[in-house]
Amino acid sequence: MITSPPRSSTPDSATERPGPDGPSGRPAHRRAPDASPYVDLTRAEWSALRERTPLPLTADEVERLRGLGDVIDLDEVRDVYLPLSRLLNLYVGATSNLRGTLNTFLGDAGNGHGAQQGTPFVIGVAGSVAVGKSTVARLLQALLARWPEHPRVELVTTDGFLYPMKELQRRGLTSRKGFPESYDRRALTRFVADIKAGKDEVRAPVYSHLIYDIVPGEELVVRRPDILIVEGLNVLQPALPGKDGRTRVGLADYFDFSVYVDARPEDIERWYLNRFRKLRETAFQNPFSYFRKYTQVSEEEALEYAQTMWRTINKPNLLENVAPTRGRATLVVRKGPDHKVQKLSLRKL
Ligand SMILES: Nc1ncnc2c1ncn2[C@@H]1O[C@H](COP(=O)(O)OP(=O)(O)O)[C@@H](O)[C@H]1O
Ligand SMILES: CC(C)(COP(=O)(O)O)[C@@H](O)C(=O)NCCC(=O)O
Repeated sequence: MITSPPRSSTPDSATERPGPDGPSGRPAHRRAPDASPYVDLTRAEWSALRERTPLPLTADEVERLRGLGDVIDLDEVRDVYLPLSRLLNLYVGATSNLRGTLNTFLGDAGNGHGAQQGTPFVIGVAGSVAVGKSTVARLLQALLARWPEHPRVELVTTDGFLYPMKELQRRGLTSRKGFPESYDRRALTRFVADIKAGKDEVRAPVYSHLIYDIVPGEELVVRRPDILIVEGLNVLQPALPGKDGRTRVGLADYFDFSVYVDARPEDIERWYLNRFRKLRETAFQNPFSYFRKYTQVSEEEALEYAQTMWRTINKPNLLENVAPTRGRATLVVRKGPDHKVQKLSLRKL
């Protein structure tokens, strides 16, 4: 049960560059509740919205989907991700009905002009490095696939569209990995456009955290999913203007729904450093790991390096590029210092 009416957030906090407190984080005297495109819900209010949606995952399954350092248990899935799975199921149905209406309107004019049945529903998942986007995306994939209306859910991470290391070197972008310009944005947008257009088979390059580069010759093949989840730092970035100054179609224009995973930069930094410490004891031990050198030095030295990576690459990217896109998301999921979701802002207009 919702115990108090959900609050609206200020309109400008959602459309301007958002401050560190999220869409509702403006001083009270500037609030204009009714005009806001967002409704703010506490975790308890949101959790009540799952209604009778059954919990289809076991604790073991959740454990397997959980990223290193992330804290997600069955309570978190029940309270936060089941209501989201229910909302998305409603969105998929409503979007499909709307497309049917549009096809009827277009009639013959739509034939051969893109009006079609079975267009996949596309969800974007955005947020900082180390905020836990991949766990959110994997959980959504597992939960959404349990609905009989849309069992085929594919997940794609945008790292496959990073330029290979050689190309980053050529462009002078090795210290800008994860910044918008380090991706082949045109290829990424084309990839999602092709899936949305209903192509039978669409291929993407594959990135490996182990070698810190694109894997030569490896490909991800996506075949007509019911739902496509696109997860990555920059998925909500607006399109670059064309050379003629005209607006182009960008990746986010293909999204039917988007989630921004939000947290305080200080918390994310701590999660990033803790994860680096854990990776040093696990994945970095692999002889092929690009980061193996950090297993050969003291933990203090390794963490100094991680701190530099955070301060010079990931934090500036978060502040300059990623966080400003938060106000474009359909849903902002705000995590507290312990990774647990504390509040949610859902776009209502
Ligand atoms: N250097 C690395 N070696 C191995 N795995 C990594 C490395 N860096 C990140 N990962 C893993 O890659 C995934 C994506 O990480 P990241 O892009 O930071 O997004 P997020 O933490 O928001 O999911 C996570 O599961 C993380 O544990
Ligand atoms: C691969 C990434 C650029 C993010 O990928 P994406 O969100 O596009 O899937 C990022 O996780 C990363 O490795 N950044 C480089 C700096 C660092 O290792 O912290």
